[in-house]
Amino acid sequence: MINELVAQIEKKDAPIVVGLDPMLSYVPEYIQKKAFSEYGETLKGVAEAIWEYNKGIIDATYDLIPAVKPQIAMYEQFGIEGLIAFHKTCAYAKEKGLVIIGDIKRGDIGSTSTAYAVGHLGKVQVGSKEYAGFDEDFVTVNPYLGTDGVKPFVDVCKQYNKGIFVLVKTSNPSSGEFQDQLINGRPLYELVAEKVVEWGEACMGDTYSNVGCVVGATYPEMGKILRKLMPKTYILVPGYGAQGGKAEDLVHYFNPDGLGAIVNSSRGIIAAYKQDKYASFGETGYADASRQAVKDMIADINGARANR
Ligand SMILES: O=C(O)c1cc(=O)[nH]c(=O)n1[C@@H]1O[C@H](COP(=O)(O)O)[C@@H](O)[C@H]1O
Repeated sequence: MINELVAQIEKKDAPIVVGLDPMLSYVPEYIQKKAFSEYGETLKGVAEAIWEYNKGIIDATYDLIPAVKPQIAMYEQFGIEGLIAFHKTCAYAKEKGLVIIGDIKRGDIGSTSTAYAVGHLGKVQVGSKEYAGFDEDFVTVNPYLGTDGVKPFVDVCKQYNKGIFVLVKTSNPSSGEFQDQLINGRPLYELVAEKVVEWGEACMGDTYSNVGCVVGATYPEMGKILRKLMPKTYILVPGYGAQGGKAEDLVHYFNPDGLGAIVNSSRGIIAAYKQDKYASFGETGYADASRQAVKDMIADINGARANR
């Protein structure tokens, strides 16, 4: 699957991913009204509103971008109806040719990780038939439980040609509390990075591994070191935009081949129409505002990539 992601990034010349992290407060009034008039002010109504909103953003941006990253928590908060919207969003984006990075941040004891991996990346056997649950292309994985919590994901990736992004250094303010702890003089995130390389060797694509990692845009010095420690690992980079990460901070997340990193923006794209810069699009132009924000982000990131 990493080969497909790299091919899409190259074809569209866009090392970016749009995070589909819908909050009801981002959904324009007219979409909410329509959904509520049909389904009432219910969880089903919210899920319908979110789905319509996502569809508008996908329709307006799919030709420019290689991938989307729906964050499952934003859907789970609305219960089963939210999960249906998550599933519909993934299926629709896939129909539009996009790579789906399911941001699920899972990881557990081996048997439970297997169930997560099968449900999100693989297929379940029911009688003589096989069914895909959520059918994403990549998922994010939390490595806190160690190798036996990650290996089931790698096994399912090998079986179904899928991929994962393992958390190495996260973008949030408290990420150093555990991740920066020194063990025999080395920060924990470097030890995790070495494991990511080891797990990835079993699951290589042509140039990069199907086992990628996550390194936040908000820690550029660490990103520079981690890039060198994991030359064949694709880095998913959240934290650009709303969390303060800037394109110039990301220069060293790319390899000399201009590949190796894919930068996420969620709120900065999907709620672009709420920013002063894109306010002229108005509520009804929310999807066009997202399209313009995607174009601006691509130019910004490609500028940094050219400077590496
Ligand atoms: O795995 C992630 O995507 C992730 C890891 C991380 O370290 N930091 C981080 O922000 N994320 C996710 O990336 C997205 C960032 O959203 P924005 O800050 O709105 O662009 C959210 O879906 C987060 O859950």
